[in-house]
Amino acid sequence: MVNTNVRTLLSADEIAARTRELGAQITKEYAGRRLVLVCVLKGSFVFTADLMRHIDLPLRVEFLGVRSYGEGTSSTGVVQITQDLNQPIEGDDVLIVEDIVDTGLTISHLLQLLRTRMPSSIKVCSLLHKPARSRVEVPIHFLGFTIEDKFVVGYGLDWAERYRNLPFIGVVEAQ
Ligand SMILES: O=P(O)(O)OC[C@H]1O[C@H](OP(=O)(O)OP(=O)(O)O)[C@H](O)[C@@H]1O
Ligand code: HPA
Repeated sequence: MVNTNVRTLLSADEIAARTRELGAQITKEYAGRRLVLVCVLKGSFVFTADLMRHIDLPLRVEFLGVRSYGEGTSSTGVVQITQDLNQPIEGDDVLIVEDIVDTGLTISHLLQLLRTRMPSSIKVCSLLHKPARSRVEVPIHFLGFTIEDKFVVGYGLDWAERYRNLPFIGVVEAQ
């Protein structure tokens, strides 16, 4: 079988249960507001697709492409926008949806960038947080799981563009 060298850290069932809880929390908090989910490509497309189906509110979804890892397992420190939003977010209640906050450099850059566009509010929802690697303090208002200092793959997260299609989150083991 392919991908047998990936040790499971969070199973598909654990992720689904937590995503359902986060959706309920977001539904409560954003009732009556102008919610716009900003899905940070590529990694967050799987999480966003699942999360949005547990948010029982009218909402918009926008996509923002960002890249700072390239082929390796550590941040280059340079956050490159590969695809900008194609709608204004002025006056909207923006929720940035990330798969992982690792060094925090990506989310910190995005918060700075999107604040200049005058949203009514801006918050962060991340499935994973890896505090051991943090280089900048960033607020995470809705968090799925805190994880150990390991490079993880699956459920949208890649290593050199591989493993995004795994239904769980795991750690690649040396063979
Ligand atoms: O907190 P940080 O250290 O900045 O890391 C987090 C970011 O890194 C990953 O994106 P990546 O640059 O790998 O692009 P990808 O989502 O297209 O894989 C991930 O999807 C986050 O956006
Ligand atoms: O642990 C990780 N895995 C995949 N992509 C990432 N981007 C930041 N950290 C990670």
